[in-house]
Amino acid sequence: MTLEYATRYRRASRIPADPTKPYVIEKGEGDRAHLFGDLVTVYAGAEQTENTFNFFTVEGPKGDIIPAHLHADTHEVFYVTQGAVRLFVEDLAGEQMERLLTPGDFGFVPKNCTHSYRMERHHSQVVGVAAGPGRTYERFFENLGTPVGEMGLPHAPVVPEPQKFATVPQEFDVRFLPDHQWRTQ
Ligand SMILES: O=C(Oc1cc(O)cc(O)c1C(=O)O)c1ccc(O)c(O)c1
Repeated sequence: MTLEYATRYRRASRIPADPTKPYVIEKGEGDRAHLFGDLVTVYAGAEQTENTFNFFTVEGPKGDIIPAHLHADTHEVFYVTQGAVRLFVEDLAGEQMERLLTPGDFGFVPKNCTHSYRMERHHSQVVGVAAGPGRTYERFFENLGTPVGEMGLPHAPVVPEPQKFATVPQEFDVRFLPDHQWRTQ
Protein backbone atom coordinates (compact mmCIF):
# COMPACT_ATOMS: atom_id res chain seq x y z
CA MET A 1 0.00 0.00 0.00
CA THR A 2 1.30 3.45 -0.88
CA LEU A 3 0.80 5.96 1.90
CA GLU A 4 -0.10 9.58 1.25
CA TYR A 5 0.02 12.40 3.75
CA ALA A 6 -1.41 15.89 3.92
CA THR A 7 1.49 18.23 4.65
CA ARG A 8 1.86 21.99 4.77
CA TYR A 9 2.93 21.87 1.12
CA ARG A 10 0.63 19.29 -0.47
CA ARG A 11 -2.77 17.79 0.07
CA ALA A 12 -1.28 14.45 -0.94
CA SER A 13 2.44 13.85 -0.45
CA ARG A 14 4.63 10.78 0.02
CA ILE A 15 6.65 12.77 2.56
CA PRO A 16 5.15 12.27 6.03
CA ALA A 17 4.08 15.38 7.91
CA ASP A 18 5.60 13.85 11.06
CA PRO A 19 9.36 14.52 10.75
CA THR A 20 10.26 11.69 13.15
CA LYS A 21 8.73 9.05 10.86
CA PRO A 22 11.01 6.91 8.67
CA TYR A 23 9.76 6.59 5.07
CA VAL A 24 10.57 5.41 1.59
CA ILE A 25 9.39 6.96 -1.66
CA GLU A 26 9.19 5.13 -4.97
CA LYS A 27 11.03 6.53 -7.96
CA GLY A 28 9.56 9.84 -9.12
CA GLU A 29 6.93 10.07 -6.37
CA GLY A 30 8.36 12.91 -4.29
CA ASP A 31 6.79 16.38 -4.26
CA ARG A 32 6.95 17.54 -7.88
CA ALA A 33 7.17 21.00 -9.43
CA HIS A 34 7.77 22.44 -12.88
CA LEU A 35 10.15 25.36 -13.30
CA PHE A 36 11.45 26.53 -16.70
CA GLY A 37 11.83 23.27 -18.66
CA ASP A 38 12.51 21.22 -15.54
CA LEU A 39 10.73 18.68 -13.42
CA VAL A 40 11.99 18.98 -9.84
CA THR A 41 11.15 16.18 -7.41
CA VAL A 42 11.77 16.73 -3.69
CA TYR A 43 12.27 13.65 -1.52
CA ALA A 44 13.33 15.29 1.75
CA GLY A 45 13.87 18.78 3.03
CA ALA A 46 13.87 21.14 5.95
CA GLU A 47 11.20 19.42 8.04
CA GLN A 48 12.86 16.02 7.83
CA THR A 49 16.42 17.19 8.48
CA GLU A 50 16.00 20.01 11.00
CA ASN A 51 16.98 22.46 8.25
CA THR A 52 20.33 20.77 7.66
CA PHE A 53 20.00 19.40 4.09
CA ASN A 54 17.61 18.41 1.35
CA PHE A 55 17.50 15.81 -1.42
CA PHE A 56 15.86 16.31 -4.79
CA THR A 57 16.22 15.55 -8.49
CA VAL A 58 16.09 17.95 -11.42
CA GLU A 59 15.25 16.55 -14.86
CA GLY A 60 15.13 18.58 -18.03
CA PRO A 61 15.21 18.60 -21.82
CA LYS A 62 18.24 19.08 -24.03
CA GLY A 63 19.14 22.75 -24.30
CA ASP A 64 17.65 23.64 -20.94
CA ILE A 65 19.69 26.53 -19.50
CA ILE A 66 19.42 27.58 -15.90
CA PRO A 67 20.27 31.29 -15.70
CA ALA A 68 23.43 32.32 -13.85
CA HIS A 69 22.79 32.73 -10.15
CA LEU A 70 24.35 32.32 -6.72
CA HIS A 71 23.31 31.38 -3.22
CA ALA A 72 24.84 33.48 -0.44
CA ASP A 73 24.21 30.86 2.22
CA THR A 74 23.77 27.55 0.40
CA HIS A 75 26.29 24.98 -0.81
CA GLU A 76 25.12 22.72 -3.64
CA VAL A 77 25.89 19.31 -5.04
CA PHE A 78 25.32 18.35 -8.69
CA TYR A 79 25.45 14.59 -9.17
CA VAL A 80 24.46 13.56 -12.67
CA THR A 81 22.55 10.30 -13.03
CA GLN A 82 21.20 10.58 -16.61
CA GLY A 83 22.25 12.31 -19.81
CA ALA A 84 24.86 15.05 -19.88
CA VAL A 85 24.93 18.37 -18.06
CA ARG A 86 27.41 21.20 -18.65
CA LEU A 87 28.11 22.95 -15.36
CA PHE A 88 29.50 26.49 -15.35
CA VAL A 89 31.02 27.83 -12.11
CA GLU A 90 32.92 30.95 -11.13
CA ASP A 91 35.00 30.82 -7.97
CA LEU A 92 35.35 33.62 -5.45
CA ALA A 93 38.47 34.91 -7.23
CA GLY A 94 36.49 35.29 -10.46
CA GLU A 95 38.04 32.27 -12.19
CA GLN A 96 35.53 30.46 -14.37
CA MET A 97 35.31 26.83 -15.40
CA GLU A 98 32.90 24.66 -17.33
CA ARG A 99 32.74 20.88 -17.31
CA LEU A 100 30.52 18.36 -19.03
CA LEU A 101 29.17 15.97 -16.39
CA THR A 102 27.86 12.55 -17.40
CA PRO A 103 26.33 9.83 -15.20
CA GLY A 104 28.38 9.32 -12.06
CA ASP A 105 30.13 12.68 -12.31
CA PHE A 106 29.90 15.06 -9.41
CA GLY A 107 30.10 18.84 -9.10
CA PHE A 108 30.29 20.91 -5.94
CA VAL A 109 29.32 24.58 -5.91
CA PRO A 110 30.19 26.41 -2.69
CA LYS A 111 28.04 29.26 -1.46
CA ASN A 112 28.55 32.60 -3.19
CA CYS A 113 29.96 31.03 -6.37
CA THR A 114 28.03 32.09 -9.47
CA HIS A 115 26.92 29.06 -11.47
CA SER A 116 24.62 27.85 -14.19
CA TYR A 117 24.18 24.76 -16.30
CA ARG A 118 22.91 23.50 -19.60
CA MET A 119 21.43 20.07 -20.22
CA GLU A 120 23.11 18.61 -23.29
CA ARG A 121 21.03 15.45 -23.74
CA HIS A 122 17.30 15.03 -23.63
CA HIS A 123 15.94 14.12 -20.23
CA SER A 124 19.13 14.59 -18.30
CA GLN A 125 18.88 14.20 -14.55
CA VAL A 126 20.80 15.80 -11.69
CA VAL A 127 20.57 14.70 -8.08
CA GLY A 128 20.74 17.78 -5.89
CA VAL A 129 21.62 18.18 -2.26
CA ALA A 130 21.81 21.71 -0.94
CA ALA A 131 22.53 22.97 2.53
CA GLY A 132 24.03 25.86 4.39
CA PRO A 133 23.98 27.85 7.57
CA GLY A 134 20.48 29.17 6.83
CA ARG A 135 17.32 27.31 5.90
CA THR A 136 17.25 24.75 3.14
CA TYR A 137 15.69 25.97 -0.08
CA GLU A 138 13.91 23.05 -1.75
CA ARG A 139 10.49 24.80 -1.71
CA PHE A 140 11.96 27.46 -4.01
CA PHE A 141 11.10 25.34 -7.05
CA GLU A 142 7.36 25.08 -6.42
CA ASN A 143 7.15 28.70 -5.26
CA LEU A 144 8.84 30.19 -8.29
CA GLY A 145 7.42 27.50 -10.58
CA THR A 146 4.28 25.40 -10.23
CA PRO A 147 3.55 22.37 -8.04
CA VAL A 148 2.36 19.47 -10.21
CA GLY A 149 0.86 16.03 -9.73
CA GLU A 150 2.03 14.65 -13.06
CA MET A 151 5.32 12.79 -13.50
CA GLY A 152 6.75 14.10 -16.78
CA LEU A 153 8.73 17.12 -17.90
CA PRO A 154 6.70 20.28 -18.59
CA HIS A 155 5.09 20.32 -22.06
CA ALA A 156 6.03 24.00 -22.34
CA PRO A 157 8.53 25.96 -20.23
CA VAL A 158 7.11 27.35 -17.00
CA VAL A 159 8.27 30.97 -16.99
CA PRO A 160 7.45 32.75 -13.73
CA GLU A 161 5.69 36.09 -13.79
CA PRO A 162 7.85 39.18 -13.08
CA GLN A 163 6.18 39.64 -9.71
CA LYS A 164 7.34 36.18 -8.62
CA PHE A 165 10.84 36.80 -9.96
CA ALA A 166 10.97 39.95 -7.87
CA THR A 167 10.17 38.25 -4.58
CA VAL A 168 10.55 34.46 -4.51
CA PRO A 169 14.27 34.02 -5.30
CA GLN A 170 15.50 36.24 -2.49
CA GLU A 171 13.14 34.56 -0.03
CA PHE A 172 14.92 31.26 -0.85
CA ASP A 173 18.52 32.53 -1.02
CA VAL A 174 18.66 32.55 -4.82
CA ARG A 175 20.13 35.61 -6.61
CA PHE A 176 19.81 35.55 -10.40
CA LEU A 177 22.51 37.49 -12.27
CA PRO A 178 20.99 38.29 -15.68
CA ASP A 179 24.04 40.30 -16.86
CA HIS A 180 26.58 37.62 -15.99
CA GLN A 181 28.85 36.55 -18.87
CA TRP A 182 30.54 33.16 -19.19
CA ARG A 183 33.96 33.57 -20.79
CA THR A 184 34.66 29.85 -20.92
CA GLN A 185 33.23 29.02 -24.38
O1 LIG B 1 18.97 22.49 -11.07
C1 LIG B 1 19.03 22.98 -9.99
O2 LIG B 1 18.37 24.08 -9.64
C2 LIG B 1 17.56 24.86 -10.42
C3 LIG B 1 16.65 24.34 -11.33
C4 LIG B 1 15.80 25.22 -11.99
O3 LIG B 1 14.90 24.76 -12.86
C5 LIG B 1 15.87 26.57 -11.77
C6 LIG B 1 16.78 27.08 -10.85
O4 LIG B 1 16.83 28.39 -10.61
C7 LIG B 1 17.63 26.22 -10.16
C8 LIG B 1 18.59 26.77 -9.17
O5 LIG B 1 19.62 26.17 -8.87
O6 LIG B 1 18.34 27.86 -8.66
C9 LIG B 1 19.86 22.38 -8.93
C10 LIG B 1 20.56 21.20 -9.12
C11 LIG B 1 21.33 20.68 -8.09
C12 LIG B 1 21.40 21.33 -6.88
O7 LIG B 1 22.14 20.85 -5.82
C13 LIG B 1 20.68 22.49 -6.71
O8 LIG B 1 20.73 23.08 -5.49
C14 LIG B 1 19.91 23.02 -7.72
